Amino acid sequence: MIHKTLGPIPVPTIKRLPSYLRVVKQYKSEGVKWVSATMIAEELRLTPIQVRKDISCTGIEGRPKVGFQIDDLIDAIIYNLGWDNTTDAIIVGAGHLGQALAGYEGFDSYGLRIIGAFDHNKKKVGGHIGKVEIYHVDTMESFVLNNRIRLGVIAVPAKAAQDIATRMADCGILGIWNFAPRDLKVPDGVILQRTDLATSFAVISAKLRREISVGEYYAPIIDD
Ligand SMILES: NC(=O)c1ccc[n+]([C@@H]2O[C@H](COP(=O)([O-])OP(=O)(O)OC[C@H]3O[C@@H](n4cnc5c(N)ncnc54)[C@H](O)[C@@H]3O)[C@@H](O)[C@H]2O)c1
Repeated sequence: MIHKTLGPIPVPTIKRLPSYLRVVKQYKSEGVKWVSATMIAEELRLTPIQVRKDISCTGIEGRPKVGFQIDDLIDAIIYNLGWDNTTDAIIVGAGHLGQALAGYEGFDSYGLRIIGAFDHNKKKVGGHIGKVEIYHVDTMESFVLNNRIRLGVIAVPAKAAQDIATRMADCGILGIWNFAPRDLKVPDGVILQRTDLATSFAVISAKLRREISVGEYYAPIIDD
């Protein structure tokens, strides 16, 4: 199937697509062949208009009354998320977080495969996180070049993160997923994504406060 994406896809749409995929795969496992925007919207408590708009960004066309052919919709979402092409990645920092990420085999189903971990702690070098070997960080550049790695994950302490990001960019890494709590500078053309669990916690904490407080006023929270 040839996918035609109609234009730029907004980031909020990209963030919703994995939930659509989960719901649609669930329908498929129940033997459903056609799925409508309304069916997805009901599961996720979104509006059908929103879902239809998001799905239209993937380039797939639905049929009036019946919706989308389920396999085509699954393919279109996976294609647009780039999950149809396994991306080999490295991770730098084989500490608590690095080990959790490198050891998580579930990334495979998103097309992400961490094939090497790097650390400067000689006691860790030569060890393994599951199937992933830990190498000395001095060998990162040659590993990246030899294995044509395009994605690097940063899980070192904040003070070491900029140096690692610069080194990653210098040896050809094009996407950096940064977990360190530091705003990093990277050259134009390198995609930088920071993930911070504290941000997610802030949302649940603020919602919880509103849920449990009686008699105090808090401005409402609006989901985007
Ligand atoms: N984004 C999030 O939600 C989130 C959650 C937890 C931790 N973190 C961040 O992730 C990072 C790692 O946290 P952790 O708990 O795993 O720490 P940790 O101390 O357990 O692990 C850090 C690892 O990095 C290695 N390291 C340090 N400097 C290095 C360098 N220059 N080159 C190569 N390796 C180096 C250390 O030897 C260690 O193995 C920290 O920046 C932390 O703030 C982020």
